[in-house]
Amino acid sequence: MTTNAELVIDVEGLRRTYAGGFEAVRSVSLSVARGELFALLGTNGAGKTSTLELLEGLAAPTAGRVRVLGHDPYTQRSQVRPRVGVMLQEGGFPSQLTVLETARMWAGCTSGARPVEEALELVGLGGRRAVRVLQLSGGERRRLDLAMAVLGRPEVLFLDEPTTGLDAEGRHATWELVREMRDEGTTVLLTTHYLEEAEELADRLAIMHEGRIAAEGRVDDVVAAHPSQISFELPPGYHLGDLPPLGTLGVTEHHLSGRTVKLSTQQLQRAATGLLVWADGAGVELRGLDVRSASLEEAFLYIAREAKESTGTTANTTRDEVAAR
Ligand SMILES: Nc1ncnc2c1ncn2[C@@H]1O[C@H](COP(=O)(O)OP(=O)(O)OP(=O)(O)O)[C@@H](O)[C@H]1O
Repeated sequence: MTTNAELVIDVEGLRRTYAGGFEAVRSVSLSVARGELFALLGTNGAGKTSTLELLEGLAAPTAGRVRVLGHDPYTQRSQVRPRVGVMLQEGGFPSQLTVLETARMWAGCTSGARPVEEALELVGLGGRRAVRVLQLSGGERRRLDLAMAVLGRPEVLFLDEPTTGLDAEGRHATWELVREMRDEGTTVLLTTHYLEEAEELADRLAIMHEGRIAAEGRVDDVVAAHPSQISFELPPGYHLGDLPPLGTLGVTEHHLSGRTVKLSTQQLQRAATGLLVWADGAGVELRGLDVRSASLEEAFLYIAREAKESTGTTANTTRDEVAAR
């Protein structure tokens, strides 16, 4: 990591309790260095937007400390806001204005704004200048939101689900723009449900669950910390106990759902080889065999399931107790 002097976003022990007592953010700490792109992932309702709004200075935290560019974004808003670009989950532009009128209005409130035509071109809306916001598609509105967020050439960019509703081309174009901004030195914090987006863009990421950060680090490190998966159908007439001892194959967890066996392991080659050698020797076919090395998606699902289990909610998978060895 970097020295404290380079931290553009610095958050410690952040809590947010809504009126009514629900605690949506439960002691979140994170930091983002200048020029870094940080992705905040999480299950629905994990607290990503609630956290982001505190960093954007839209609300005061119940407890904890937020610094953006060295200032408190809520109490020192006037010092932070002009240097920050924000794309909310839902933009709220007047529906009767055209795209160009909206951009001009926004430019009027933005210090150091780039030419509005340039901002519209950046997001592929150059040809839609004269169209009313009302008549834009959902994806085009998302692009307009992004154009307004980058209008002031911000030092810090907060993007809340920037590509939701975009087609594949729009998503790739957005990634390109975000990458360019990062390469020019902009610090970016984005939330997303698209794991591919985080893998493509993020220098580091955090996965939130129920208000807390359940995992954090570089993409490769988060993935490497989680097991690979093997699944297959138990051959007819065979039971879990007929397989080689799972512990000796390096299997750390196993589930049986109907006849489908799912194994987790940090030693994929050893486990897969052991199973195949056994199947060959027994003269059986492992139908539906699927061998999957760890991926961000697997890591995400694993973390969500672990976190659910640790908070006492039921896991989706049926745990098989038969072959615990
Ligand atoms: N104004 C509010 N009052 C009470 N509870 C709220 C309020 N806003 C959000 N919440 C609750 O806080 C929790 C976190 O919501 P938040 O929108 O931050 O999650 P999220 O991770 O962004 O979710 P999603 O991925 O679904 O957008 C949810 O349980 C939500 O219902």
